[in-house]
Amino acid sequence: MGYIEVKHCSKIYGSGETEVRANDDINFDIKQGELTIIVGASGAGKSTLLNILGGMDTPTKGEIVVNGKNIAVYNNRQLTTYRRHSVGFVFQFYNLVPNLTALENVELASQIAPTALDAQKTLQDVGLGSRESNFPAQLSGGEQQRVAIARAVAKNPELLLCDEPTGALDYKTGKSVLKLLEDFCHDNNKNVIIVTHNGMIKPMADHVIEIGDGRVRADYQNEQPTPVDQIEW
Ligand SMILES: Nc1ncnc2c1ncn2[C@@H]1O[C@H](COP(=O)(O)OP(=O)(O)OP(=O)(O)O)[C@@H](O)[C@H]1O
Repeated sequence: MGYIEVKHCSKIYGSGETEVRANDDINFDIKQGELTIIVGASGAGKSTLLNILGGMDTPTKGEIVVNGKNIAVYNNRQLTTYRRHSVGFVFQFYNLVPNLTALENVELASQIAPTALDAQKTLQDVGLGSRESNFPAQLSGGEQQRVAIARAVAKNPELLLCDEPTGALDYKTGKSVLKLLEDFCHDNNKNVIIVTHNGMIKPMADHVIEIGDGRVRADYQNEQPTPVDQIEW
């Protein structure tokens, strides 16, 4: 049994002539502890799928079984609890609270999760211990993304969902951010899902799911993933 089992997941927007099948009968399983990369072109349906996995949206049809529970039938209150306790999010544009310091941003997340890690220590682990009193505007893009990762990781979630986490970063900074995500996954046996249009990073994944036009086009394991610091693109 997978940690995540997506069964016949469809998300349909609109109806009749304006109908858009953002996800169209998607099926896959993800095992505990996998670093999964979901890759596809713009408009393929990646963000829709990630939002459904994170309990921020619900599918029109299908089952989303996470750790044995079908979150597709959850009501709003159950989805809120699921998001708070089980999921960490990392977005392309960091989404930090601008008038809170780096440490306060991390504490914000750790305060709502029952098994949270120490916020200060988590910030140190992403290399930003000395910047805890800085506000987001005083940090570079890469540093802000590190704070966002610390914020997500400090919740100690079972599932870390990352939507184009390096989309706004330069090559070198993006690579170091991917290294943090890789380490979080493999050092803690956690589930990390990275959504990206950058197919060049597929070798770092344990599991690759390629999406096109709302459907799964390929689904395979890398028997020997390449550490991201050894990949050039
Ligand atoms: N709220 C919505 N209403 C109508 N159509 C939507 C809505 N959200 C997404 N779509 C459509 O669903 C399809 C998939 O969108 P989605 O954002 O999931 O793709 P994506 O692969 O994440 O793309 P990108 O890489 O550009 O973010 C697109 O055609 C999009 O226009």
